[in-house]
Amino acid sequence: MSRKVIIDSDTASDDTLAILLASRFFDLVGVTVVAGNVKFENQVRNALFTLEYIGRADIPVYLGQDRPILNRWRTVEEVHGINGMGGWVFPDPNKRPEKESAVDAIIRMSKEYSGDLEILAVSPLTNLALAYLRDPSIVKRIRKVWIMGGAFTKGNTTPIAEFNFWVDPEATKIVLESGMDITIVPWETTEKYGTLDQNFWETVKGLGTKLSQFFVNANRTLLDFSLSQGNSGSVHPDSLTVYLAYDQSAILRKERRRVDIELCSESRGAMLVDWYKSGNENADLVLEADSRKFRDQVTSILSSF
Ligand SMILES: O=c1[nH]cnc2c1ncn2[C@@H]1O[C@H](CO)[C@@H](O)[C@H]1O
Repeated sequence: MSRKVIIDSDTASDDTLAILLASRFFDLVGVTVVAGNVKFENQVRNALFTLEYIGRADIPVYLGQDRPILNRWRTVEEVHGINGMGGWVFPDPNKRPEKESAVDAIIRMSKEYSGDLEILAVSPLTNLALAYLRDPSIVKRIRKVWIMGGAFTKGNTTPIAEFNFWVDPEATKIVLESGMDITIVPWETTEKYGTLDQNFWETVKGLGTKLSQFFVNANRTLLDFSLSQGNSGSVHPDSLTVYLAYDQSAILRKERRRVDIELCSESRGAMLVDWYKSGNENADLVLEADSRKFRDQVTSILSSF
């Protein structure tokens, strides 16, 4: 039986590759959209279009929270392009979002697939935190939560904070303290092991498949942005997280630690890790991953049609 998974996504650029990967690796039972990367209505449009384009219009899209619980945040069109898809002008999707809200869908599916459902949270944690506040018993029904978020020291949004944790620090704290089984793939890990370099881009441009064209169009601004930040290619935190959830043999080093988040002033959104044994560890932190396996898997999927 294949694993039942919901991907919680602020759908822009790398999120679309993450959705494609999740649709291949798992029984993807829903995409829930949450405020983050770009304008909410663009994220919804991107998610609907992606599923249609990859031939999976059967996967439902649920509208989640269109703002963080408390925070005022900013979107990052400079990273993903004006529409979150590298400025790619694509036709309006025919697919429509579901009437049921993301929070309701998460709670309902945690019952339907009790003990099996996994959440791939590659976005701010607002939807998941609110689902938990509404029904704390989801903790015992959700098998596992994979979180892309947090920076050790190299914040990508403030000097110390990573984007997903920074957008909704209160939601992050609620989820970290919920008792869910959590694995975190932090920013630095994704930057080091989830960067797809110029050689990869050349290969993918030469594939000439529908999926390779999709990848190039949706991620071209991400590539430019990542290069401008000194990376050797485009950084794919969400896709790497989905890949590691699927192939855990590609997690080469992880540590179980107490993880918390700073809610105050300049350091708001900073991930706090107790590097010593605390006795109240709440998350596995992924520190090293197999970047070759990741790249090869992405190449193979982009070759498929
Ligand atoms: O500079 C960036 N590079 C890659 N992803 C980014 C960046 N800024 C925001 N995100 C978004 O936030 C998470 C990573 O921090 C990812 O989920 C991505 O969608």
